[in-house]
This record gives sequence, structure tokens and C-alpha cells, in this order.
Amino acid sequence: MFIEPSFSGTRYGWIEVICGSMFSGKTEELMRRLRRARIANLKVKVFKPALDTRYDEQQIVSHDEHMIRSIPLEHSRQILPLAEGMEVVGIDEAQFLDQELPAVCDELAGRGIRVVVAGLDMDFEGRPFGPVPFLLAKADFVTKLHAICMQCGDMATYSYRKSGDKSTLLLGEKDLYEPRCRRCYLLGQ
Ligand SMILES: Nc1ncnc2c1ncn2[C@@H]1O[C@H](COP(=O)(O)OP(=O)(O)O)[C@@H](O)[C@H]1O
Ligand SMILES: Cc1cn([C@H]2C[C@H](O)[C@@H](COP(=O)(O)O)O2)c(=O)[nH]c1=O
Ligand SMILES: [Zn+2]
Repeated sequence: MFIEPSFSGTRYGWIEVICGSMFSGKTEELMRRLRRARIANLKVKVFKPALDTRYDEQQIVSHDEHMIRSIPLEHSRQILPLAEGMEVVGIDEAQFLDQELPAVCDELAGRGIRVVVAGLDMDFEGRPFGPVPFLLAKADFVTKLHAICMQCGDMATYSYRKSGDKSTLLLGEKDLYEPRCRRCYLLGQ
């Protein structure tokens, strides 16, 4: 389990990335870290891409229906002025944000802000997804989570799409996706 580093009173910024397949617990882990930051009386702001309207336009909602309030973003650069005075910034569904996100996170960390980002590392075809792989390269801390394969019960790293739709962006839940291990993902159908 991730434990917040302590820098004996001096506040440094850093980047944490939480990645993995769908249903691996990324949003729950993001919420856990942000809840603990609020318990520590830190000033926290949370963001998500505006296009993720699955459950709610403003709330971040986990598959278990826990939620926290967030600010919807059209572009990652919008975070910079909004993060003024913050100590912790959380970002969910980072795969849907633009390629400037790694530079934005770098700038926030440079200001002394702790940045916690959650997102899919791979799309349904197993390709690196949006800015997340670049964030992984820049992160100070990386947590890769695993779901349970819906075919065999092993550890799942892939998000298998159950429909024939080939567009990279396709919002959905269990109706459209299931987490799978490498073997079951490659078997298909
Ligand atoms: N196949 C699965 N493997 C693991 N967790 C699952 C699965 N299906 C449903 N869940 C539920 O999803 C929760 C994780 O939800 P969430 O944090 O929103 O995941 P993510 O953000 O990674 O998609 C788990 O705690 C569990 O209750
Ligand atoms: C694999 C994959 C997923 N998506 C969409 C489906 C969901 O709306 C989100 C992922 O949500 P989660 O919190 O990680 O469960 O992304 C997509 O658009 N394209 C894909 O290839
Ligand atoms: Zn499997």
C-alpha cells in the first residue's frame, strides 16, 4: 500500500501515478489518497476530463459508487491557475486528457504541489493510452493495480472491449468492457 513520504516538514512537490486496467481500483486508490490528504488538513483540488460524463459531470465516481467532487477540464492547462494555493492536486481519467498533461504536472510539482494522477495505461487494443505512458516516465511514484479476470479469475491487466467498435474513445462500464488477464485477452471472444 502506498504511504505518503515524509520530508521532515519541508514541502516538496512530486508526481504519483496510479495506473492499471478498468476495474483495478484506480479511482478508489485516488480517493483514498485524497481523503488522507484532507485529513492531514492539506488544501486539495480534484480534476477530471469534461468528456467523462459516465456517472456525473462534476463528481468522480468509483465502480462501487463512492464519489468526490471534481472540476471538469477541457484542457490540462486549465489546472495551472486553478491550482494556485493548493498543496495536493488529484486528476482522474488522465488517459482522456491532452499531451500537455505531463508538462503541467511537472510545473505543479515544481511549485511544491503533490500531484496524484489516475488513468488507464492501455486502451482496449493494449496500446499505450494518451498522456499516461509519458506521465509514468516522469512520475516519482508509480502504482500499477490489477483487476480480476472475468474469464478465469487470474490477475487482469487488460481492458477487453466486448463490442466491435474500434474508436479509441468509447465511454462504458461492464456493458462494454471486462478486465482480462493476458491469456484470456489474447484468446478473444
Ligand atoms: N473484475 C473485477 N476486478 C476487480 N474489481 C472489480 C471487478 N469488477 C468490479 N469490481 C469492483 O470495482 C472496484 C474498483 O472500482 P474503481 O476504483 O472505480 O476502478 P477503476 O477506476 O480502476 O476502473 C473494486 O473495488 C470492485 O468492487
Ligand atoms: C479501455 C478503454 C476504455 N475507455 C473508457 C471506458 C471508461 O469510460 C473509461 C475507463 O474508466 P475506468 O475508471 O478506468 O474504469 O475509459 C475508452 O474510451 N477506450 C478504451 O480503449
Ligand atoms: Zn483470464
